[in-house]
Amino acid sequence: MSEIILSINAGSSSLKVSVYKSTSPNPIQLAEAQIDGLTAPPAKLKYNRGDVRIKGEDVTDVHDQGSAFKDLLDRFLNDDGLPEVKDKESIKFASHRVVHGGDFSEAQIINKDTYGKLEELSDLAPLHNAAALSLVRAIHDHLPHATNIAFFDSAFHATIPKQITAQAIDPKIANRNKLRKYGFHGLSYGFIVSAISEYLDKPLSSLNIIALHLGSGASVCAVKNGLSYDTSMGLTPLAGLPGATRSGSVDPSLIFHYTHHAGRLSHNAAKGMRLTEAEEILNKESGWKALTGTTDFGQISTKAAQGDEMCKLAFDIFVDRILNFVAGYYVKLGGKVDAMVFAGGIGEKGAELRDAVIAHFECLGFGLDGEKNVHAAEKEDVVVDISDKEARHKVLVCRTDEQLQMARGVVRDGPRFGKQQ
Ligand SMILES: Nc1ncnc2c1ncn2[C@@H]1O[C@H](COP(=O)(O)OP(=O)(O)O)[C@@H](O)[C@H]1O
Ligand SMILES: CC(=O)OP(=O)(O)O
Ligand SMILES: [Mg+2]
Repeated sequence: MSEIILSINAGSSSLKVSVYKSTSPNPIQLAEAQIDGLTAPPAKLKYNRGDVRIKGEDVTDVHDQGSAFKDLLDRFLNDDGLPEVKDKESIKFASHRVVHGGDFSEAQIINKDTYGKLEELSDLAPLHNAAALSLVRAIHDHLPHATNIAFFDSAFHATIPKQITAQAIDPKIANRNKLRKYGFHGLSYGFIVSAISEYLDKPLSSLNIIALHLGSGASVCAVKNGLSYDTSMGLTPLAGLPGATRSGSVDPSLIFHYTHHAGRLSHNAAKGMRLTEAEEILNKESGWKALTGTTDFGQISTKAAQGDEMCKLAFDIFVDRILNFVAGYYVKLGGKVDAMVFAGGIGEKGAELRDAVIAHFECLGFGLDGEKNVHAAEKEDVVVDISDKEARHKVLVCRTDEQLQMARGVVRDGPRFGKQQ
């Protein structure tokens, strides 16, 4: 029996919510809505349902994930062209992207017990988990009939070998406090590996790719035989590449020279969260925002090309850090790389960034078709090939879809979540 799924993705700068009918094996999308720019107001709405397409409309009274969710839910309920969601009772499942899932390696129904465990992990994903849990509470209040299911970004990386997840610190403390690499953007990487395997007509079990999810938060993942082998984020989503408001990896000593109050608890932390000044500075007051004053990487790329000094520096830092990971992963995969894949807001739309990155990898047999690169974002296809046809390795752009990945999970594991057949 087909039921309605609301798939909710609380990113660090956006809220994306899609509505699906739970048809098997592939859920059918009925509508998708997105409010982005939560860190660069005014927030902007995107709404697609059938022929109705709203793009880039300013939304007022939206300042965080909670108010953005209320706005989008009201739009679905009041949309006459969406009779499947005529009242709150019609929504049977709410799937939530929860960035940090700790040791959970598969999706979980959210009950009191799991909610408590996820709350404990909030400190380890300060820009994400608390927001996702606030949406779980909102569903509980507004849609009490719906089953809440948590899908974890970290779960995809459960296959990373020990020598890569382990840290060179006292193992007793590492074990007790669960200090290791977890990795994130896993829903996106899960979507990407299925899409690329289908596109290249190559079984997942032999697929090797280097995937870059570049959004407000950015990471790289080495996929070996279809499974995560390494990724650039770590214990928290702060490690690895810089992002909209994040520094990415820095020398851990740097923070003690930046402020004398690194260990003090921050006053700005969300209710119930323990966040130090150090974490506040490196997660929320750094990255593109600190360097250029904006979190919009599209704007940064344009201004960099026009010669703006700080935008050029931000752009060049991003390219430099990306090179470190991609080059390392190329070696870890023994050079057997089916494709380098760009995804996420910047990966999908940032032609200038792709061009600058790939220019450095010509020495390894990657190359771009300039025209295809510039026009990639105009295509509706899930995967677009932008490689130079003479190049040894492929470069692909993948329109990733974390919401669809969750809806597929609800359909696939339906009986476990109480879904009627
Ligand atoms: N034309 C563009 N070129 C480069 N980056 C862009 C462009 N348009 C949007 N972006 C960037 O995409 C990022 C948002 O990516 P997204 O993956 O949707 O974010 P989130 O992490 O919130 O899920 C923002 O930093 C935005 O600046
Ligand atoms: C994990 C993470 O950083 O996610 P996002 O890019 O959506 O903020
Ligand atoms: Mg995202």
